[in-house]
Amino acid sequence: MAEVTQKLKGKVAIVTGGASGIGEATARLFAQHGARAVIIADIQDEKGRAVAASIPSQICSYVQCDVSDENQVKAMVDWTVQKYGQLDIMFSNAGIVGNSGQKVLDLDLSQFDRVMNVNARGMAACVKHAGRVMVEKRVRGSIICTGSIAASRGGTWRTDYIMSKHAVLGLVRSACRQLGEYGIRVNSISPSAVMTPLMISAEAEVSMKALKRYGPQTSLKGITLTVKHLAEAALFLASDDSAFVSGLDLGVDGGLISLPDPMSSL
Ligand SMILES: NC(=O)c1ccc[n+]([C@@H]2O[C@H](COP(=O)([O-])OP(=O)(O)OC[C@H]3O[C@@H](n4cnc5c(N)ncnc54)[C@H](O)[C@@H]3O)[C@@H](O)[C@H]2O)c1
Repeated sequence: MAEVTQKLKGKVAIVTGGASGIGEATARLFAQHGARAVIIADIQDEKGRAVAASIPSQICSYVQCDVSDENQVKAMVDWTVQKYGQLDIMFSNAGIVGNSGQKVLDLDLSQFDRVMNVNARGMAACVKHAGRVMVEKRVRGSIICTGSIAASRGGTWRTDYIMSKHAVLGLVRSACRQLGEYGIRVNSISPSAVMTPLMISAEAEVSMKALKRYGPQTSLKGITLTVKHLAEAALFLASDDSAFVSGLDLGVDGGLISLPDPMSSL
């Protein structure tokens, strides 16, 4: 087996939403790249524990944490710092997609609150508490949030999800300016559609339609987006390979964002 370059040697990383999909792939890649500790923070206890157990146990732990509850986020970050002395990387990735309906004229505001609580409020809590301990411990850390191509364009559906992902970009751009003076970098990755439980779950039919529609519409042919591509983008932003990169929304979408909106007729 070819030797893997250890891009995160000695680093301590939190991955929210690490029990599944993009977060799981990223937690595994961070561990392969020499992270001293990877903390999977999620609400799916069984899956989270299983993923942590499948990565060498001295490296990976599972912590139950609902990111929409600020106290739980603070407790999870504090636990990490108590156990490992510092936090170098926060991959704030946990998210939900909500109902596909959610058009402006029929917006169900309790569904709206549910999506915003996880995707926008939860993201803000993770950036806040990661930023605070990095500042306190004088760590020139890296904070990465998961956005979406939905962060950069309007849509004919999922208004709340689209709004929540626009909020992620606002958070990243503001945090980048405010935390830069401490040497902390803040960036996001924005995937197009990738096959994960989030995409397959709630409304499978609509999600499959989106996946089929996105694929051929990318500029880049002969390749399909996988969670590995996203983990590699997160690794780039977490490591010193991106030492002078901050405030970037790194699209991992095969050039889709520069094309006409493929979702407009769904
Ligand atoms: N899959 C896609 O096509 C796609 C496209 C663009 C953006 N994204 C974004 O990628 C991120 C990861 O999604 P995924 O596709 O890997 O889906 P996924 O469902 O496989 O993973 C999401 C994880 O987040 C966890 N989670 C949900 N609510 C939580 C909460 N309140 N607190 C803590 N953890 C919580 C889930 O338990 C799950 O393990 C999300 O932010 C999503 O919006 C996904």
